[in-house]
Amino acid sequence: MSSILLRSVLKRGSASAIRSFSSESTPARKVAVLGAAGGIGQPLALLMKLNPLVSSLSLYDIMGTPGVAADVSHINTRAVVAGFMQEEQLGEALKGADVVIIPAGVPRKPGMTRDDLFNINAGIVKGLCTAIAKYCPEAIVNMISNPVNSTVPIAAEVFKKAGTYNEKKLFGVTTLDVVRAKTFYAGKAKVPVEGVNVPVVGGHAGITILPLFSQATPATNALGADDIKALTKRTQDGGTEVVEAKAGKGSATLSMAYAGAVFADACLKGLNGVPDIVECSFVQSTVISGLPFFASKVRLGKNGVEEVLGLGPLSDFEKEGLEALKPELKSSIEKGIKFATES
Ligand SMILES: NC(=O)C1=CN([C@@H]2O[C@H](COP(=O)(O)OP(=O)(O)OC[C@H]3O[C@@H](n4cnc5c(N)ncnc54)[C@H](O)[C@@H]3O)[C@@H](O)[C@H]2O)C=CC1
Ligand SMILES: O=C([O-])CC(=O)C(=O)O
Repeated sequence: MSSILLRSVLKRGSASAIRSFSSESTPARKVAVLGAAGGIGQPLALLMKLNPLVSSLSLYDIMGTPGVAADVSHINTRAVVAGFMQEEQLGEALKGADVVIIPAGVPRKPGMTRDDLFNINAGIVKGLCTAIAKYCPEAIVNMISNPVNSTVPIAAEVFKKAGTYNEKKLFGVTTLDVVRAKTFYAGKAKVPVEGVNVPVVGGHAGITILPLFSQATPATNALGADDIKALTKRTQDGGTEVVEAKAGKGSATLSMAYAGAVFADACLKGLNGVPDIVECSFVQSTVISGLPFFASKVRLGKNGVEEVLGLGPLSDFEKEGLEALKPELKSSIEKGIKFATES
């Protein structure tokens, strides 16, 4: 609050003026995390508790949430924390949520693809989205559960069936791909990582992850075609790199919690009317014909998606990558839609 404004509020001496000012500057926002006791859920709960934009933090899981909620609730930050466990408490966990983050579901083990998680996670996501449609149909949904290329279309179909679908409010979280692309680019180009930006488009599995290093900033001419090829492959295989290093103990959790917190923060800022909030995300899209969902840069605002941005100029290598990803992404999207409409 500027000192002039503060003085004028105090001069009016009105408690309601002070209340209305503070509620305008940091509105009350409820964030719910579904799968909050898991490998991603726990550090994500911690990071959301540290976010001053959150006033109420609702932690839901089928098991283990009381302990996580009690633990996180002792941190002396704004958000009031509540833990919910088992399906009968899901409605209470969701009621009034502005943003729902979903990292519920099984992670990969070495040798598996994200699509191998479909059989278990599709049903989990369907159940949770059915509850979202019932208890907080207006909420922004951040889908982390894999395979994102299919779970986002599943969520869309569930919401359509319930009559609550708003394409501006459904996001597949692909921020970890951007986080990785930035880190790997900064390392190779030997530039400070804090200032690096790299858009990542397409989807969130293997070759459907398409980093656009030709648009990376700061630009560099230190990297040749082979470097770009290697950076692209490392970004596409980033998840597998972690799965293999964890050797059977799951997939990325800490970097994912960071990425999930970055994306949720962007959604909250958008809701609060902060201008020029742009992140890559897997959303309903018309950017590529034949692909009803696609990750690209998205401008976030008070209603969720304000604008899905185009791809910008691509290098020949990126154009090839874009052509190569289309069949896999199309079939993953269709698989999700088929599951949700037929089950
Ligand atoms: N979008 C992305 O970039 C990334 C996505 N993931 C995905 O996130 C998901 C979670 O991964 P982790 O946290 O490592 O797994 P985890 O197994 O450690 O945690 C999952 C949590 O979900 C809970 N859960 C299961 N069914 C549930 C239900 N019906 N309702 C509420 N909670 C339920 C479990 O009890 C568990 O606590 C996986 O599908 C993984 O593939 C992981 C990393 C990156
Ligand atoms: O690779 C996985 O299974 C988890 C994930 O989506 C990632 O780390 O990008």
